[in-house]
Amino acid sequence: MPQRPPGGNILKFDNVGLRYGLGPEVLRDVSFRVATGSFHFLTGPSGAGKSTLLRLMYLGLKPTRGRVMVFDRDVATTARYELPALRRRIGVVFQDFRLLDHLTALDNVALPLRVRGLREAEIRRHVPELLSWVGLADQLDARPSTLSGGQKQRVAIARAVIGRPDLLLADEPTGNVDDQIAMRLMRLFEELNKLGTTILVATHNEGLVSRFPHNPRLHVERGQVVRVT
Ligand SMILES: Nc1ncnc2c1ncn2[C@@H]1O[C@H](COP(=O)(O)OP(=O)(O)OP(=O)(O)O)[C@@H](O)[C@H]1O
Repeated sequence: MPQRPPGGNILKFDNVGLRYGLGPEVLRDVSFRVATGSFHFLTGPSGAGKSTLLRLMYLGLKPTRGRVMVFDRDVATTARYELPALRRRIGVVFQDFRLLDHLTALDNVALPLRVRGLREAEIRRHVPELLSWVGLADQLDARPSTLSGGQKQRVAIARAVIGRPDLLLADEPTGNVDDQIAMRLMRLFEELNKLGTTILVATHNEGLVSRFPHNPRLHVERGQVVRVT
């Protein structure tokens, strides 16, 4: 999978505003850059606008005003038919997991690789290895409805990282797991980051953030973003 050359900015927000329907602006005058290859935390109180920001980043929303650039593409002028190819370069861990209930854990995680046409033998090698790493070796054939919240979260994370995306966006990825598993998941993100993936982890967990003091932080407060480094 081609990686972006280092040195550029994988995300650029310029004076971005966002309102849902006719509601108030939930993001206002948001401007920042995320360097390709970096590992950022996205912090801020509940309702501040973190998930909305992530939605803009994974091309799930277009800004009401201002400009959002993802992979040097202006989100507002990117044609609808071009979106799937761009989205395939982004791994997303949703707060509500969004697993497919009729598929096993293994088949959920295999999905991005199957979409990409990887050989089944490769899939059978990589997917169980990753699921073991996140502590789910004995749940390969389990359906999501039989898994706990923390187990579902780990399946969702495995699905987001399996294809080594250029950009990983994780919304509260350690919200349902204990401290030990949270650190293991952070190590997984760090490994992925070393391989070239740019990472953004949205979290309320200040304890977790303080354990990684070198990672820059984007802090959202009442719809505005301040950079804390
Ligand atoms: N689909 C939507 N329609 C209308 N308003 C929305 C929608 N999604 C979010 N909002 C509003 O936008 C604001 C920001 O919400 P958002 O979910 O981005 O916050 P957050 O920082 O991610 O919160 P949390 O940490 O609780 O997940 C809130 O006032 C919320 O009510």
